[in-house]
Formats: sequence, structure tokens, C-alpha cells
Amino acid sequence: MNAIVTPKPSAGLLQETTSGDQRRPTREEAEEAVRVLLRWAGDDPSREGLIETPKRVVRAYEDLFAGYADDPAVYLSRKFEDVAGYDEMVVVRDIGFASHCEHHMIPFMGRVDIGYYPKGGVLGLSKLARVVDAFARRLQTQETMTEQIAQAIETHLQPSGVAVMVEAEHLCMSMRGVRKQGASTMTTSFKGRFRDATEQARFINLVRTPR
Ligand SMILES: Nc1nc2c(ncn2[C@@H]2O[C@H](COP(=O)(O)OP(=O)(O)OP(=O)(O)O)[C@@H](O)[C@H]2O)c(=O)[nH]1
Ligand SMILES: [Zn+2]
Repeated sequence: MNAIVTPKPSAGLLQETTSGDQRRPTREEAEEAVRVLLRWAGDDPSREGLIETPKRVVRAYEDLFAGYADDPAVYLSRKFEDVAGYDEMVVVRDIGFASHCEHHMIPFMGRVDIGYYPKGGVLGLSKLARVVDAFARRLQTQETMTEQIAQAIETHLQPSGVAVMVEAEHLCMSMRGVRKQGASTMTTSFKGRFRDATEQARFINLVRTPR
């Protein structure tokens, strides 16, 4: 039976591997695959409007799936310790993201709220958003992405607690299939101090506070 191997964040699916089947395709092969899909969709890849499309799609994939080559540990490795001993909850909310569901390769997008209790220093605020992007720019399920963000922060920053809440709309549910527009999916991951229900309530209260 074939094992399903989930790549480590730092490993990067895009590196060449020793297995012939898993070698990274060339750019030309990737462009040819797009031409096949264009024909599958019922169009003619040689018509003027589509002639450059395979090149554009392949370039777009380099951008949309850049997360495979991104290592979240890098963003979480630097703490600022000169913060007068601040060890209360830090929350960054409404971090916008766009990802692609691994089932249909169709976008899902929404917002991530992250809270953590610092221990021995705080993180540069932008780094939380960079961690979100590193995981979002891969093929994902919302549950996996939520858990990966929380685990990366827990492992590399080692705070006393971390909370991650994701709310997203999946276009594979609204544009096709069951076609339910506006349905949103919520997922959460609570670690350390946030396993406590009172702490979860404090986090959710802060996240929900009107601006
Ligand atoms: N749990 C989870 N499911 C997801 C996510 N993104 C898409 N899905 C679901 O993945 C499922 C795939 O189901 P399948 O029955 O294998 O595929 P399908 O026939 O295309 O399913 P439909 O979408 O119902 O038409 C669907 O129910 C999707 O809604 C996600 O992030 N998390
Ligand atoms: Zn999907």
C-alpha cells in the first residue's frame, strides 16, 4: 500500500526527489498539462486569447503555491525580549488569506485570528501573518491549515498558549457541487493555556470586540 507522505514545511514538495515518479515536472511539462486541461474544458489552446495562458497559469502557480518553499520556522525564530516583561495575551485578528482546497484545487478564502501568551519575549506582529501565508499558499484543508499554524507557533515560539481561529468560504461549495453561497466554515485550534475554556472565551471575546 502506498503511504501518504505529508511534506515537512521546510522540505518543499517542489524539490527534486530521488523517485522518478515524484520528480518536479519541467516548466514545459507543466504548460502542456494546462493545454490538456484547456482542451478538457472544451476550448482550443491554439486560439489567440489562450496562446499565452499556459505560461501565465504556470507563473501563477509559482505564486499561489509558493508556500511549499517557505519555512514558517524562520519567521518564528526571533523574539523581542525588551517588552517590560509583557506576558498577557497578544491577539492579531482578521489576517486575510486565500488558499486552495486539496480536493478540488479551487480557492477558499477568509480570515485567521491568532492569539498567544508570550513567554520570554514577543514575536514581530507581521510574522504571524507570514506564517499564515506560508501554510495558506499550499493545497490545504481548512482543518490542516488551522492545526499547522497552531503547531508551528507552539513548536518554534514556545509560548504558554496559542489559539487559532479560521473562518473561510470554500468556492468549491459555492461555485460548484452543492452550490451554497455564503456558507462559512469555522475551525479552531487551542494549545497550552488555551485548552482552558475561560481562556478560550477571553480570546473569542477579544476577537469579536468591535473596532
Ligand atoms: N473537511 C474539509 N472538507 C473540505 C474542505 N474543502 C473542501 N472540502 C470537501 O471535500 C469534500 C470532497 O468530497 P467528495 O465526495 O470526495 O468530492 P465531490 O464529489 O466533489 O463532493 P461535492 O463537493 O459534495 O460535490 C466535499 O465535501 C468538499 O466540501 C476542507 O477544507 N475541509
Ligand atoms: Zn474543494
